[in-house]
Amino acid sequence: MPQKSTEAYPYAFTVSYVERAWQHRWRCSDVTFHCLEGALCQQWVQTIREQLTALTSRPKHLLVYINPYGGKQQGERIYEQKVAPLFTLASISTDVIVTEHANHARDHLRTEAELKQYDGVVCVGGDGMFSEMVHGLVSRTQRDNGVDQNSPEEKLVPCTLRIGIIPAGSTDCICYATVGINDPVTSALHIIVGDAQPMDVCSVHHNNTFLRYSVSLLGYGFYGDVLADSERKRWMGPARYDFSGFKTFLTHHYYEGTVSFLPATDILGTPRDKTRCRAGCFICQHNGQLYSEDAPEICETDPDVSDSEYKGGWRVIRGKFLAINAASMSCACPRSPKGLSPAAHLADGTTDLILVRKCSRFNFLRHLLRHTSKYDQFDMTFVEVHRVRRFRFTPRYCQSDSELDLRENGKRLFSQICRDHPACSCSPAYSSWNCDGEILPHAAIEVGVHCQLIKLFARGIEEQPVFEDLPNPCAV
Ligand SMILES: CCCCCCCCCCCCC/C=C/[C@@H](O)[C@H](CO)NC(=O)CCCCCCCCCCCCCCC
Ligand SMILES: Nc1ncnc2c1ncn2[C@@H]1O[C@H](COP(=O)(O)OP(=O)(O)OP(=O)(O)O)[C@@H](O)[C@H]1O
Ligand SMILES: [Ca+2]
Repeated sequence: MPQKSTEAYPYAFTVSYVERAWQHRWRCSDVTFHCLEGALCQQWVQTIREQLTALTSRPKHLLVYINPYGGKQQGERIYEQKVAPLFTLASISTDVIVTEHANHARDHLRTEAELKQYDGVVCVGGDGMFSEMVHGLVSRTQRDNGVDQNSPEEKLVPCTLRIGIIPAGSTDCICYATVGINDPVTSALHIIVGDAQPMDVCSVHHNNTFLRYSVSLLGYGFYGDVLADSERKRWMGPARYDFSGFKTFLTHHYYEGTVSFLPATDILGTPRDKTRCRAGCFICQHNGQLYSEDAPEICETDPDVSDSEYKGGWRVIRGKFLAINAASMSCACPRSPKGLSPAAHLADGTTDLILVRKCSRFNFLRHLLRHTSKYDQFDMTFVEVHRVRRFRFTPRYCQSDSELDLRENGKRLFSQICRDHPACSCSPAYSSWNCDGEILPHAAIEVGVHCQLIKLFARGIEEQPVFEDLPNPCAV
C-alpha cells in the first residue's frame, strides 16, 4: 500500500532498540513513529519513558574507570566515540576517571569512592583492569562487613554493585567468556539493558596471608613462565604473548610438586561435558548445587594412579608437571576460541584443575594445538582434569625467604640437582603462578572458590540462531 507522506504526519518520535548482529554482537538501531497529533505523540513518549524508568535493573548512574594504556592504548577514544554517546542516549549519567597509574582504580574503589550513589562500576580496559575492579570491590565489601580476607576458610560477602567491562585490552578473556565477543558497543548495550551475570571468584592464600583474587586462569608452569617472560617485553604489545609462548614452549621446563584438591562431588556435570555454560545456564542458576547420581564415590586409594592418594576427602597427587592450570571459567579468547576448559561454568562455585604432566615437546604441542581445534585437549594420557572446590600446591623444594627475594630480583632458581650440575639442562625448581595475568610471588598457594561473589553487566554467551534452519525472508 502506498505510504502517506510524512508531511501529513507532522509529529514524530524515535525509539532506539537493541538488535542482534553477527557473532554475538549487539547493535543499536532505531525506528521513527509519525503521528497526526502532538498530544498523542507526547503521550507515547511519556509512557515509554515511564516504562523504562520502572525497570529497576537498568543502571542510571555509573562510575567509569578508563585505562589509557591498556591493550593498543585506545581506551579513551573507544569510550568517547563508541560508548559515551550510547550512555547519553539511554539517559545514564556517569562520573569518569582516567587512571593515572596501575592500581589507581583498585585503590579508589577500595577506599575513596562513594559507592552508594552508583548503580554499577565500569572499566574500560582489559583483564588487568577488570581484576583491579574485582580487588577494589571485593576488598571494600569485606572491610565494610568486617570479614578478614587473610583467613582462607572465611566465607566472603558477595558484592552488590555490578561490574561492566568495555573491552580495550590485550586478551579480553573475561569479555569473551561472559559476552562471547570483545566488542565495546555490545558491552555498552549489555550495561544499558541492565543485564546481570554472577561469577565465581577464587581467593589465593599463602600461609594464611591473602595474596590475590582470580576469576579466570591460575596457571603454574607453562602459563606462569609465558607471563613472566612477556612482562619483560611489554613494548611488543599484545604480540608479546605469542613470542613468549613460543620461547617458553621451546624451553620445555617441568616442575615438581604436590597438588592436593577437594573434588566437587555434589554437582551435575564434569569438565569433559559436551554442554557449555551459556546464557541462563541451568547449572549456574542452581549455584552448581545439584546432586548427581553419577558423582564418583570417594575411595581411599585409586588403583589407576600410583602417585595419588586420598586424605579426608582431599586427593593428593605428586608429580612432575609442565603446567598446572585452574580455569574458573572457559578462558575462551581469540587464541583459543573454546578456551582452556571449554565446559567450565561462570558461576557454579568450582574451578577446573588441569594437570599436564611431563611429556615430550611433540606431545605438549599436540595438547596446545587442540585448544584451537574441535579435538579434546584432555583426551591425552599425560593430561588430567578435575572439577574442584579448593586446591593447594606445594613445590617439591621449599622456598625460603631469601629465595623469594632473589625471585623478585629477577633471578631464576634451579633445583638441588641443577645446582650440583650447573651445566645440565634441568628445569628450574620453581615457576610462577599466573593469576589472571599477574605474577604471584609465592609458588606454594592455597585456593578456594567463592560461588557467585560478584556480578557483571552481562548475561553469558547467547546461543546463536542457526541461520540455515530459518526460512529465507526474501523467499516467503
Ligand atoms: C600452536 C598454537 C597453540 C596455541 C594454544 C593457545 C592456548 C591459549 C590459551 C590462552 C588462555 C588464556 C587464558 C587467559 C588468561 C588471562 O587471565 C590473562 C590476563 O589477560 N592472560 C594471560 O595471562 C595471557 C596468556 C597468554 C598465553 C598465550 C600462550 C600462547 C602459546 C603459544 C604457544 C606456541 C607454541 C608454538 C610451537 C611451534
Ligand atoms: N594509568 C595507568 N598507567 C599504567 N598502568 C595502568 C594504568 N591504569 C591501569 N594500569 C594497569 O595496566 C595493566 C594492563 O591493563 P589492561 O588490563 O587494561 O590492559 P591489557 O592490555 O589487557 O592488559 P595486559 O597488557 O596485562 O594484557 C593493568 O594491570 C592495570 O593495573
Ligand atoms: Ca566456575
